[in-house]
Amino acid sequence: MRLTVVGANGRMGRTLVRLIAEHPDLALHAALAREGSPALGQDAGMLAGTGPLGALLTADAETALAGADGVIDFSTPATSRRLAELAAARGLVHVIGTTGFSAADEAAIGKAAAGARIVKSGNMSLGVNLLATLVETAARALPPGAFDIEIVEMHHRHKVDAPSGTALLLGRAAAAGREVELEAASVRVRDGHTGPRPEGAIGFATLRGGSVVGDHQVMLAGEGERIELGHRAEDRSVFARGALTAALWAGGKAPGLYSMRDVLGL
Ligand SMILES: NC(=O)C1=CN([C@@H]2O[C@H](COP(=O)(O)OP(=O)(O)OC[C@H]3O[C@@H](n4cnc5c(N)ncnc54)[C@H](OP(=O)(O)O)[C@@H]3O)[C@@H](O)[C@H]2O)C=CC1
Ligand SMILES: O=C(O)C1=N[C@H](C(=O)O)C[C@H](O)C1
Repeated sequence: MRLTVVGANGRMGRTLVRLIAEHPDLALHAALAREGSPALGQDAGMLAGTGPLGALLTADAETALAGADGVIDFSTPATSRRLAELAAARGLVHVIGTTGFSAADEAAIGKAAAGARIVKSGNMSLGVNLLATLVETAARALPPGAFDIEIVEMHHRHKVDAPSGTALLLGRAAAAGREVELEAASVRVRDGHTGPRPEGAIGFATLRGGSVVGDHQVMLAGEGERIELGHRAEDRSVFARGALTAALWAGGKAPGLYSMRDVLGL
């Protein structure tokens, strides 16, 4: 399968280029970077530390997609939204790991899934997607009046969106377990005299600092006891491996919008 990597000079992009180069069933087709990026023209393999792979970073999306089977995209919301439209026009696989989408972006990507085979998830790791099923089960079993759900995440100092895509994915799993809409139940910020905690709220807290790859903890806090379910990513390759598994899986699917839980059968 020939894959174009979007944001090939980014933290995830470089990890993906390295893992594609090592994969027996995958080839790096092209490497896309931002217009004006100082990395344009450089070999993606050299940036990823594999040695030259013959894919020079380009900002020309049309050329980078021509002849590709799929696109692996950990970039920015605006970039992923545009790429989804281009992938739809070509019937490509589009694996979207980008986070921080607006409701309008989500709607545009949903529309693009009429033509593209899109796998989109705030977290591509096996561990987090299994955690989501555990959170859903726990939230279903524990009454909202007796157990409060709080989600805490910590990431590196460069992360630009909050709460993280994973925190929102876990919040959605908790909301599904309780059969409520996350948007109606979530408390994303607390500051000043907030008053007591609303019953049934799903709370979020965000920490940023240093080089933390991605820590998530879901607390179910009751009277006199607390259940804590969590995940720590120690290396970005857990996300990259999941994304490549998703690309291969989606190659055999009809156009549509799929999640990592679909890919993993969870
Ligand atoms: N779902 C998951 O499992 C995971 C999701 N993520 C998400 O992936 C995204 C990227 O994360 P990360 O790699 O750490 O971030 P980086 O900032 O390191 O990488 C993003 C890359 O995208 C590039 N880019 C920006 N605009 C364009 C464009 N128009 N065309 C092509 N490339 C572009 C950036 O270039 P430049 O630097 O020149 O601006 C940069 O190289 C984030 O949204 C993050 O939350 C991250 C890890 C796991
Ligand atoms: O920006 C990151 O680094 C990460 N982003 C994703 C998120 O927003 O949850 C996944 C992972 O935690 C790393």
